[in-house]
Amino acid sequence: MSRAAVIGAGAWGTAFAKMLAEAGADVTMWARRESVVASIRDHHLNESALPGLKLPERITATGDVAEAVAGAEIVAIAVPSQTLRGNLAEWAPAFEADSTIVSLMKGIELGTTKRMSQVIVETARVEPARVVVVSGPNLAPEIAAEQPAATVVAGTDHDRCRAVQHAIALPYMRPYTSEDVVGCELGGAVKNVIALAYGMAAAMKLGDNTKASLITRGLAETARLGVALGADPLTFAGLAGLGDLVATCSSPLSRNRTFGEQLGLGKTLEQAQTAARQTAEGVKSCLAIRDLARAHAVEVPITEQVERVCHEGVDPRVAVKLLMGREIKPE
Ligand SMILES: NC(=O)c1ccc[n+]([C@@H]2O[C@H](COP(=O)([O-])OP(=O)(O)OC[C@H]3O[C@@H](n4cnc5c(N)ncnc54)[C@H](O)[C@@H]3O)[C@@H](O)[C@H]2O)c1
Ligand SMILES: O=P(O)(O)OC[C@H](O)CO
Repeated sequence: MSRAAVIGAGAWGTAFAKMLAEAGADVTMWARRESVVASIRDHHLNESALPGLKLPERITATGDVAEAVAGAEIVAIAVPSQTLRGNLAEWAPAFEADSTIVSLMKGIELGTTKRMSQVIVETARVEPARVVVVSGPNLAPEIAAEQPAATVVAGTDHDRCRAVQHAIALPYMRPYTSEDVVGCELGGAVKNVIALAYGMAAAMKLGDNTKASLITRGLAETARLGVALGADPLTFAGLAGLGDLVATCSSPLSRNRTFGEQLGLGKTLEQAQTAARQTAEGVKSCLAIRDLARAHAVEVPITEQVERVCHEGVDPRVAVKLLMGREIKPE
């Protein structure tokens, strides 16, 4: 693979571009802000996303999507989940005919309850086989610092998965392939919601039993919903399930966990949003995941309570009481 494009120059887009470049590709990033374009192109820095990180010389940047994707065999997309549809309608016509489109996003679309790969297929009008999902315990600052990690490359076209796997295989990144697109996307989206709950619990000084119970029952509701949507239950025991859930809940680097902490400290949604400078996908996705679960008659009690805290102003302490007061039943 010689040319790749990364659309979105936030923390993950930038760390992913670095991986592609270090694995051998010439990478062009698309950034919204001209100052970010100039900084990446002229100084190989993206201070607003990953301060102090020197990017490889093989990465350049542009504010023109058509220029970014020209000749790119891989087009990786890392914009906020809720803006993807609007963005793609404008961008997709410029994509090379047989390019592989890599979704790096971990969210579910509000209103439609679609997964990101579904939004890509619909909006870019591409065959599902052209879309590959990368998801796993991948906190961008740690990947940028080259701390060893692993991830999952999921798609229905094995050759495309293998190509993406090779395009990011590095001494510090071990990518595994999977055919379970639904499971990987569900794992990535729901863990953000559970991390919000975990952050609230941490801020309320609840102990390790509480946190372990949240992770375990959070994984149970993720798997229940995933299986109802056709996912392989084993995916949730893997990197894109338990792996990402543990990383996101336990890391102070997680924007979702940090956002949850703000809510647990008694901040309102607006106050927490003002404090958060980057995308915390779970805040919006909790609404879509709740709706998706209701449509499939699947119980997602933690997600329901996170949605109430975020969007109905329920006190997190009341949410804990409601969760604990539910009817007792078999595990
Ligand atoms: N940060 C991580 O550690 C990480 C790791 C894995 C996956 N992800 C996922 O990757 C996706 C992107 O996350 P990120 O960390 O790069 O977020 P970020 O907030 O750091 O960056 C988002 C980027 O999208 C751009 N953007 C914002 N609004 C836009 C709009 N309306 N149109 C086009 N571009 C817009 C921003 O300018 C920014 O460059 C999310 O779905 C996230 O869950 C993040
Ligand atoms: O910072 P977060 O909460 O968006 O999580 C980042 C990654 O998804 C962790 O794998």
